[in-house]
Order: sequence, then structure tokens, then C-alpha cells
Amino acid sequence: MTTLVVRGARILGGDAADLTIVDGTITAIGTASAAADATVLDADGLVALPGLVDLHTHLREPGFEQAETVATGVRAAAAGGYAAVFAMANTKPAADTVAVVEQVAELGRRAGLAHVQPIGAVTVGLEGKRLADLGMMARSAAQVRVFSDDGHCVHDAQLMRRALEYVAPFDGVIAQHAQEPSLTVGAQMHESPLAGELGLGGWPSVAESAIVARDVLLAEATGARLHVCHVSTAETVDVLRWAKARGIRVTAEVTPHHLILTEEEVRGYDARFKVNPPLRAATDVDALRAALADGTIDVVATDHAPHPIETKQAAWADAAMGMVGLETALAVVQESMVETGLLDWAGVARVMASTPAQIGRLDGFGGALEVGAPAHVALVDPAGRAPIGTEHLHGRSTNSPFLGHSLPGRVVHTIYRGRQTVLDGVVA
Ligand SMILES: NC(=O)N[C@@H](CC(=O)O)C(=O)O
Repeated sequence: MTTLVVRGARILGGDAADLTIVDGTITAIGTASAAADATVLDADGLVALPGLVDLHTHLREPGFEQAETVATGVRAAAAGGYAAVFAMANTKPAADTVAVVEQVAELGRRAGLAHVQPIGAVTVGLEGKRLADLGMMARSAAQVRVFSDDGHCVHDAQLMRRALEYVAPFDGVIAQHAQEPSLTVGAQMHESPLAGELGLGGWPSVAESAIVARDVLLAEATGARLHVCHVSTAETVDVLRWAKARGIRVTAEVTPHHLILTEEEVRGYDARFKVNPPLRAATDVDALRAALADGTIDVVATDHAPHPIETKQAAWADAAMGMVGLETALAVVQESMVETGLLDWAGVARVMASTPAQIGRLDGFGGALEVGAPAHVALVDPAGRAPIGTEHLHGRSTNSPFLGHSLPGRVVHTIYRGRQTVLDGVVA
């Protein structure tokens, strides 16, 4: 029997209490009388959150191990306070078969620092032409419930409709990368006067919102669950508000980078700021923050997208798209949402742990820190403001837009299944 006593943590930012954890389960909350053989972890002044859950992580294995592996990716996850991540299907081969989703799940079990929940591809090879065998992946040992072609839009309406119809009976969800391809040919950044000034092809907001408008109507017509990946524009927020008011079963995510960075970062042509969907205008950032605060957007998801740094040292138009985000997500949410009064720590737990787990139908994660609950805990120092350096990045890639930026909040300890996966910022 292993006993861990976490002393003096502020549960969801509230009153301080001790957490007693025995064999991976929270057995007491209050003043602990530590048994002689207990490990005691000083959490005085730290905020205790449920271990975070990320609905949108690119772990890159199999096929792109030079960017990240499952083993390196879960190190980044633990460092960021995560207990579970949903691994996107744009691997090589794509996660469009039972073999690949079960391989990813097994790699996660071996890595051991966080739960890895595979996402299945919607279409074979993410090509948008033929449905993958969604039912087989759902019935597999990986128990896939989230399906996505992220990186690519399921553009064909008939395929999207059939995918929604197919997953409804087993309560699956289609997570759409909303990008109308015919409107984003050659797109390099947000379509705006700045794009003209910088001479870069524009990615118009309507290319996202038009797909979301179509998809919410398909979700209504099929009664199935739709999840909208990386919402980036005010127009999409308006569509979501309308759809939710009609009772359509749609959920949505926003990334940390879209909550705090704007297209102005593109001025220096530093490709660390190149991402799909692109960084938008300040008005979009404001709309996204308000939507996350009022529940129109349900969760924060990192879209952790590792790329070898040399793919970011190319000219803007040739550079890879994407940013790592697991390690800095909580700090960005603290800065953009908590310090602005838009969310309290209970709200942070909702949008970064309980609701992502609920959308992904992942039992045993994201639940309240209460007696009897599995012991997945993130312990955060809200006053831990520091400039982000590569020493804060624990995955294989360092393509973070926040390097050199000062961010608040530091994940001091992470506990996963009762085990300390991060201690004083050091990943086990
Ligand atoms: N978000 C990104 O900019 N990149 C993602 C895929 C994608 O959504 O384009 C990646 O897998 O690198």
C-alpha cells in the first residue's frame, strides 16, 4: 500500500486542505495525520486542480517520431498538469484502423505518465473520400469515441452526414477541422489588411464559419454529436451560439494560443506563429474569451503540434504549421481568463478537465477532487510567473510561440493514478 499526503493545497483555489491518497485513490480530504510510511508532499499555497484532460494533442507516433513520440509527448503532458490526452489521427499510417489505434493506446500504457486515448480518423488516410471503419475502432480495445481528420476538413457533406449517423448509436462524436478548402488555397495567415501589407495569402474567417454552419445543421438533422476543433473566429462563435440555442448537440474547443495571440505576431515572419487555423484579430480573441467564459465554447484544447525546429526556420510560406502547447496551456489560461476575471479556478477545472473528459466519454478522468475519486491532480503555483525557456518544454520539439514570453502560473507537481509524475517541475 502506498500513501501520499498532499499538504495544504487550495482545492480549486478555495480553502487549504490535505489530500490523502492511497494506492491511486483519494481517501481523505481535510487535516491528514500522515501514517509513518506516507510520502508527504508540501503543497502550501498551491492550487489543486483535477489532472487536466486535452481533447486535441498531436503525438506524431507512428510515422513522425522526429517531431514527437508518445513517450516524449506524455512528458510534455505531465509537465503541463495533464493526466490524459486524446491523440489525433494524422500519424503515418493514419489512425484509421484498429491496428493503429490499439498501437497508440499500447504506446501510451508503456509511456505511463498520462493516459493516451486514441482518436480515430473519420476517413481512410484522412483523404475525405471513404469512411474509415469507425465501428471497428469503437469496438476495439482502444474504445475510440472521438473521430477526427484534424489537419484536414471532412469536406464532403454526404460523408460528414454518414459519419455523424454512424457514430450516434455508440455515442461517438465527430471532431471537425472546419476549413473550406476552396476558400483557403494558398492561405498563409488571417485574411485581413495586414495580410495584404505582409504579402501573405489570406485564410478568411468565413472558411471556418461556413463549414461550422453546415455541420451544425447536419448534426441537427442526424441527432448526432458534433465537436468543433480549434474555434478561431467571432463568426464561428455566433454560429455556435445560434446552434446551442436550438438545442443542437454541438461542443467546441478553443486553443490557448487563440486566446492570447493575434495576427500581429506574424509581422516578424517568425514561423513559430504559423498555425492552422491562423492567429486572428484582437476582436476575435475577445469573442473567443467571452465565449469560453459563457459556455458557448466548452473547453480549452491545446492542439499541441510539435514540429522539428528546422521546419520552422524556413521561409514563412514553406514553414510547417503548428505550435506545441501542453506545457504552457494552463499558464496561458490563467493569464487570459483567470487574471481577467473571466474564469475562476473551478471554471478552469471545468474547461480543462471535467468537460473535455465528458465530451470524450473518458471515464475516470476530470472528476471532482473528492473522496473515492481517482488521484489525478495538478498542483499549480499561481504566482510562479517566469519567462518561458526551452527548459520548460519537455517534449521532443520546441516550436512554442511563448519562448521568451513571461507567463504566470507554474505546474509544480502533477499526480497521475496516485503517482508523482512531476515533482517541483521535474518530470519523472
Ligand atoms: N494546427 C496546426 O497548425 N497543425 C496541425 C494540423 C492542422 O490542424 O493543420 C499539425 O498536426 O501539425
